[in-house]
Formats: sequence, structure tokens, C-alpha cells
Amino acid sequence: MLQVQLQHRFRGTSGFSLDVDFAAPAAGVTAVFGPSGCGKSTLLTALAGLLMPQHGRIVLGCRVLLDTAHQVALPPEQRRCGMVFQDARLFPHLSVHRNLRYGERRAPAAAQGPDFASVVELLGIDHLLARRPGHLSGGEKQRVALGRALLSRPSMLLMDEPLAALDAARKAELLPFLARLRETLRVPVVYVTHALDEVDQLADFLVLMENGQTLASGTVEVMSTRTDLPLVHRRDAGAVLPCRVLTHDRGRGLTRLSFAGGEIQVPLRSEEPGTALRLRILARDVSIATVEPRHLSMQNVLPGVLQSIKPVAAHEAMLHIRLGDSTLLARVTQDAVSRLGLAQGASIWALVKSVAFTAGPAVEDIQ
Ligand SMILES: Nc1ncnc2c1ncn2[C@@H]1O[C@H](COP(=O)(O)OP(=O)(O)OP(=O)(O)O)[C@@H](O)[C@H]1O
Repeated sequence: MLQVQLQHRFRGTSGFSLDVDFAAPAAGVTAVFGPSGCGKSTLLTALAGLLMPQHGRIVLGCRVLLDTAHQVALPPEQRRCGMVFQDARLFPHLSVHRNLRYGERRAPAAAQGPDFASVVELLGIDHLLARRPGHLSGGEKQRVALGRALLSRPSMLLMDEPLAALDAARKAELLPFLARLRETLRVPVVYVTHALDEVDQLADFLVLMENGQTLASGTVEVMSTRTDLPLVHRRDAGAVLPCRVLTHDRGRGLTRLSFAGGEIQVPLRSEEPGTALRLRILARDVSIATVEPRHLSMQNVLPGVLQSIKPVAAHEAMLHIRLGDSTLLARVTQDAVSRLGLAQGASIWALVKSVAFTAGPAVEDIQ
């Protein structure tokens, strides 16, 4: 586990207070998500040991990095956190090769981790080794920065909005590398972002922050269906479902997926049957029927049970729908709730218009 409890108040004009308390799995990617100025970067600097909080305890696995109650405070070099920022911060006068070797030289002899060749292969930067940072694109620079951080064999990787400075195309180029990293490496990652699509694609666990405080934390799937959190008011609010590819029907251009509440059909995907995928079904793309609908253009009509109805805006409500072992969210008007006579426990059909995929290559990659 990564256990974090921190309290810190900046003196002077800022007066900002950080009050963080969460426990995340030590393996995988933990996203720290929240609006600008909520304290995400401050949290990272405290994890790295670059900010000494007034009170706190940080434990990674069985290592106590900080325990102010017992005067324990490991300095940054003993915490060994690899850091990747929005701007790559590479040495401009050194080649990519030498930037990477710099990271490698900082690795303690006994530390476990990938070697130079495997990092270069993992990040696809072989062809860039002789270049200087000034001759790299933003996405390439970030891959090198990531490689340098990995080669220092960190005990934890801290990433502060590594994609925020990139345009959409560069971001799309880098995301698959980050996803590979998550699948291949064992190093725990704390990933700061205010982009929900990055959370969906990369994170296993989510820590939600607001005004210096942790509002909630949990798996991305569970957090995506919590209607008590500010996430529910976003346009992209919706349930994240882990799925598996069942079959492809190339003639009809459809792929059938299974999830813990049934099956769903989506536009043709490129992944082999058996591949795990994650998809977000936006609440606003789900409609409700109280009798089984027929003769519809929609592919997905899923039987479920209405678990709860929560108002989310003046005239709208968020419905929690139980589909087997999964939960779906549907955002409908209050008018629809009363017209259909919707009530907790009712059997209903959820009609899913479209889904957003949050993992795996796009269908354009087929062939
Ligand atoms: N060294 C400091 N001294 C005083 N105040 C600070 C200091 N560092 C950060 N702050 C304040 O702490 C608050 C949180 O800043 P932080 O950079 O952690 O937010 P953030 O969530 O990472 O924001 P963003 O998403 O915009 O990067 C801000 O109000 C900032 O002004």
C-alpha cells in the first residue's frame, strides 16, 4: 500500500492548506485528479521529499518515508522518487543517449529495474538517441524524460501532468507508451492530471482532490459511479466498465464484448477475442425504457434494476442502474422520471447509444 496523510499550511500570502489522507495500492497507477490549484503538485512535492509538511506520515510498502510524529523524514535521495513534469526538463546540451545515461548513473547499484536497452525499446526512442532535445517533438521529449526517470530505478514514479503541454495529436501518441509502462513495469506511479480521459486510460486507482483536501479515493470503476462526488456534474460523467472482447462480426462492423452485467455491442474493434478493455459509458448516452423496446436503431438494450435516483441539476436526475454485477449511470430529465413513473427497485431497460473506449488501439489500427 501507499499510505499518505499530510497536513501543511503555507505561510505568507498564499495561506493554502493541504490536508490529504488516502491509501492506494502500491502497484499500478494512482491518478490524483482535481481542479487547478487544488494542491496536486504540492502533494507530489511532499511525496518526493521536496516539501516538508508540518504533519504527516507516508508509507510505501513497508518503508516509512515520513512520520513527523516520530521524527522520521527520509531526504529525497533516499526516497528515490523519479519525477516527470509537464515540461521535460532535459539537459539541452546533451544527446538523448547522454540524458538517459544521466538517469542511469543515479540508480543505486542494488536497485531493481529495467536496463537501458529495455527502456529504449519500451519507449520507442532508439532512433532518437543521437539527437539533442532541441530536435525532438514535445511527445518525444516526454518519452525521453520518462526514460531518464525510469533508468534511475525509482521506488516510485511521480508524474505531474506529463501530457498537459502537448497538443491532442502528441498526447494520443504518448498515451500508448504510458499504458505499456503500466502493463510492463512494477514501479508504483502517482499520476497528477486534470484530464479525465487520462485517468480512464491509465489509472487503476483515483484520488479526488478539491481545495487542498482529498474528497474520496477508490478504484476508477467504483469512483466513476459515485453520485456524491463532483465528478457526477461533468459532461463526461459515466460508468467505467471492465470488458472482454468476445467476437467480431466484420460483415456488420460490430464487436461483441462481455462485462460483469451482460454483453454489449460496439463498432468493430481491432483487439483479439479475450483481450481486456475498459470503456466509459457516458450517463448522457443512456436512455431508459420501462417496457422492453423493439425496432430500435440502438444496438444495446440492457435489462437492469433501478437502484437510486439522485437530482443533479435543476431539472435533471442521475439514475443508478444495476446490470448484474455492474452499475451503469443514466442522466435523464426529471420530467422523464415522472412521466415513466421511475422508482427505486423498478425493472427497466437501459438503452446505450454509444460508448467511449478508454484502452486499446482504435479501430483505424486494424490490418
Ligand atoms: N511554495 C508555496 N508557497 C505558498 N503557496 C504555494 C506554494 N506552492 C503552491 N502554493 C499554493 O498552493 C496551492 C496549490 O498549488 P498546486 O500547484 O499544488 O495546485 P495544483 O492542483 O497542482 O494546480 P495546477 O493543476 O494548476 O497545477 C495554490 O494556491 C498555490 O498558490
